Amino acid sequence: MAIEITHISKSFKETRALRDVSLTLEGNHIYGLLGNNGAGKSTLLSIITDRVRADEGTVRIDGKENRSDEALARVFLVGEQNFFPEDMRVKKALRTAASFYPDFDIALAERTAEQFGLNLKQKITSLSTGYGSIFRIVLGLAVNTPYLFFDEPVLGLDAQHRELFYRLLLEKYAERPCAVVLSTHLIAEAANLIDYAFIIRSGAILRQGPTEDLMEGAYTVSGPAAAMEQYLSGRHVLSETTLGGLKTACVQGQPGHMPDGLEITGMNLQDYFISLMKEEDRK
Ligand SMILES: Nc1ncnc2c1ncn2[C@@H]1O[C@H](COP(=O)(O)OP(=O)(O)OP(=O)(O)O)[C@@H](O)[C@H]1O
Repeated sequence: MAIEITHISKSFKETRALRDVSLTLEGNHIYGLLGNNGAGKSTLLSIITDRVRADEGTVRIDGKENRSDEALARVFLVGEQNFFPEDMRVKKALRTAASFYPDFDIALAERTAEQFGLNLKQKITSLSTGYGSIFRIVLGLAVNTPYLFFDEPVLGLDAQHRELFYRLLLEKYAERPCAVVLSTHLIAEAANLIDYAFIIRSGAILRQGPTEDLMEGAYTVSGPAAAMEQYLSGRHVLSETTLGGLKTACVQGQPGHMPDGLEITGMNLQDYFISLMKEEDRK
């Protein structure tokens, strides 16, 4: 059971949004799809869920081409678009979704709506930007498809609602594990949830792997600038900053012998991502 994405390319006129992307989503993970603005995240998710057609390549969902109804019933994308008639009320929309997705949990959806303070009687058109996002999140958390995609789900949500979303997603995942793909800019916030990351840049997958493995090969080191210069010579430096006389660098590889006065600190997913992007910018 897997989604197999093979040699997907997509251009919009002159813009090459995706270049020969191949990847597999297999087993229950919370995947992170991480990339800067315009990297191709939304296009990739839209192609997987057949909202946008690729120029080249194939997507197979549990062995079936992603254009079949059977395959599409196994995926759900929480994106910016709303597919319900605009004058429909939230409660009716939840019931409509339940009629399309056999495992949709109406009771959970209503409970989640209440936790977010989403009024079930309100018309979808009259929801604020934030509550529009919350409405789509409520659908996503209750739909129970084997593959669940969130495209920048917390856009427009305040800090409290973002935290609630992350908690509810983890609870949902613990109760009914599935393959979740979380596309986000807010890497620091989502880092604790993500166990496998795809890093996408300019339409191509730059790195992928279990987040622990990605981070294992990199570390942050800081210390007096002169000692750092010496230590870093010949090492694979991803990024460095100097503040006053103190230099901090993200380094790929093994730390080796650490001279006196230099200190290793842990690498986190956001630092790793930013370092990689800086390294690519320099190329
Ligand atoms: N419908 C479209 N028409 C023209 N260009 C498009 C269209 N959709 C996407 N693009 C372009 O394709 C590239 C990839 O866009 P995409 O929205 O997939 O990136 P993204 O990683 O989701 O970005 P962001 O994080 O800013 O939402 C961008 O250069 C974008 O301008």
